[in-house]
Amino acid sequence: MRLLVLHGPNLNLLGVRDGSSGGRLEDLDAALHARAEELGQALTVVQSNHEGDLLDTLGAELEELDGIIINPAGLFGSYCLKEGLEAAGLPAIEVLFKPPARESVVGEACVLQIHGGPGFEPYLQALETFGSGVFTTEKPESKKALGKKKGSSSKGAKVTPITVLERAARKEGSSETARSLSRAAKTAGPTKTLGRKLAPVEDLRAARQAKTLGRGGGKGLTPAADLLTRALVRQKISDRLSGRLSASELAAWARSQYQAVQRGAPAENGHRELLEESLQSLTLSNLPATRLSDEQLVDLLTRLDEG
Ligand SMILES: O=C1C[C@@](O)(C(=O)O)C[C@@H](O)[C@@H]1O
Repeated sequence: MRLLVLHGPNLNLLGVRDGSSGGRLEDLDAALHARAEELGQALTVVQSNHEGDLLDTLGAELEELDGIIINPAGLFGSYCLKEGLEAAGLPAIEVLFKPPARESVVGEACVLQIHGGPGFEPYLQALETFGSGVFTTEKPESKKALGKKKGSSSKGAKVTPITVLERAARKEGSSETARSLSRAAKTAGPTKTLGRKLAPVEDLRAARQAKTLGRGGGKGLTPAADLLTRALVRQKISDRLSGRLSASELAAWARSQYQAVQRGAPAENGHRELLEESLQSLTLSNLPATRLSDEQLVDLLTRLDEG
């Protein structure tokens, strides 16, 4: 898997300016390369203080990529970056050390947002999320390149390519990812969110995920079969109501999904909370005290449809 990491403006001052993020940019890049190596990912890392350079780099690297990790920094409100990411048609994860003061526009083009957490965790969680295989990319025959061709100069940009070999086990509860991954993380540390704000990650995504990763018309992208969505939960409930699943099978499925989400598995953007609650109810739905009647299952179906 080949990933592009884009560091936005002023991140060259990481650790110099505030000293609170666990190190400087070179330390972050070293940590990224090390984790990528463990995960078997090839990484290209670019920092630029120029919006156009970030876009040109994206366009130049596009042909080779399977995914993008971007910290837009002060450019989180950039519609240009948002459109560039959408045009890329690749899964992108937005990482920020701290949740932005306002909604991130760039995050709207991302399948996941990971905001906050100690040290470099947002970035490392993003690598691990890609490494989990949750995003499956099928390369189209040819992809429209944006901006300059690879190899052309990129003013103000620094490029560091590396290649790696192997995957590492995902570290549990380590960071604060955007919304999705997050509620559990609130007690244990960082928060993960799918979608926007996450602590990050989620909402827009819901709509996006179904199409998903659907940016750019879903070019060559296949949502992972195990991505937790409202549609998936609805399907399972329908299977239960029609007798294709037993009560205990539904409860067991819900339990495994709930545990996965608590460990940080991505969920449909903007609906993490509803999904977690639904899974909790379903997990308990075959116990005498908390059994869900068919009518209550239908109510849940409706909530998931409306939510
Ligand atoms: O440089 C940074 C760090 C930052 O990008 C973050 O990751 O939290 C947020 C930006 O607003 C700020 O300019």
